[in-house]
Amino acid sequence: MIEFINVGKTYPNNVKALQDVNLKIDQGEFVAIIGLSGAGKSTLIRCINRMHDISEGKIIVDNVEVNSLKGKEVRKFRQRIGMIFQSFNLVTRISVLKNVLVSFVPELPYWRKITGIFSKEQKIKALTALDQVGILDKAYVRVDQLSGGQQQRVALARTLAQNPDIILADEPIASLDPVTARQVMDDFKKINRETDMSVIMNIHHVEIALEYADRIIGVKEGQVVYDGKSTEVTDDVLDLIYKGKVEEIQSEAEERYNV
Ligand SMILES: Nc1ncnc2c1ncn2[C@@H]1O[C@H](COP(=O)(O)OP(=O)(O)OP(=O)(O)O)[C@@H](O)[C@H]1O
Repeated sequence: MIEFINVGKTYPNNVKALQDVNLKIDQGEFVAIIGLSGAGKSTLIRCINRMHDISEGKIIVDNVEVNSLKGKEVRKFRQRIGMIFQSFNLVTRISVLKNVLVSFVPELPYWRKITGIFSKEQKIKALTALDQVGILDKAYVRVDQLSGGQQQRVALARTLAQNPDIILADEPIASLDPVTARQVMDDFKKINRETDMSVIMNIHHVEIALEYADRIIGVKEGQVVYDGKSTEVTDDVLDLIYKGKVEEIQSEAEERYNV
C-alpha cells in the first residue's frame, strides 16, 4: 500500500506543488491522476519513488517511510518501483533486448550496463517481458528503428522484467497517436490485471483515463480535489478539476455583474 499523510512539497523557488495530500492506494489498483498543466501531477508521482523529496508529511510504501531511506536503501527501494516516462528513456543505439536487460543491473555504471554479459535466465526473463507486450519479434532490432508506440512497449517490458510491485507512469501516451496510445494503455491494463502490479499514471487524456483506470485522483493547484471511482466521475467533477482560475473569475463576474 502507498500512503500519503499530510504531504506537502515546496520547490526551492517557493512554488507549493503539493499541499496537504492524503491518499491510500492499495496493491493492484489502477489509478489515473488528472488535472491541469502545473497542477502537481508529476510531482505527486515522483515523490513516491523519491525522485523528489517532500517538504512536509510522510509517504509510506509497504510500511517503509520513503523519506527516511538513505543511500543504498533508496536504490534498493527503487527496484520495487518501475518508472515509465513520456520520452521512453531508452538507449536508442542498442537492441531492444539489451535495453530490457539493463533492468537487471540498475546499480552498475552505464558503460557496464551496455557491455554487460547476462545470464541465460536473465535473457529468458527479458524475452518473456517482450512477449508480454507483443514485441518479441523486435528483440534484436535497434531501438531507433522502432515506432514511438513500440519504444514505449520496450520501456514497459524493461519495467516488467524488473518485476516491480508498482509502476509509476508519467504521461506515458502523451507523444503517441490515438491508436497507438490505446494499444499501450491495453498493455498497462493487461499487466495490471495479470500481475497485480499497481499502476499509477499521470495522464492528460481524460476519456482514456476514465476508460482504463479504476480510480481517478483529480489534482488542482497542488491539492487533491477528487478521489473516487472512474465510473462515478461526472461533468461537475471534471469542471471542479479543470476549471481554471480565469474561468472562475469570469463566472464570478458573470454572477455578480450579470455580464
Ligand atoms: N523542479 C522544479 N522547480 C521548481 N518548480 C517546479 C519544479 N517542477 C515543477 N515545478 C512547479 O511545480 C508545479 C507543479 O508542477 P508539476 O510538474 O508537478 O505539474 P503537472 O501537473 O505534472 O504539470 P504538467 O501536466 O504540465 O506536466 C508547477 O507550478 C511547476 O512549475
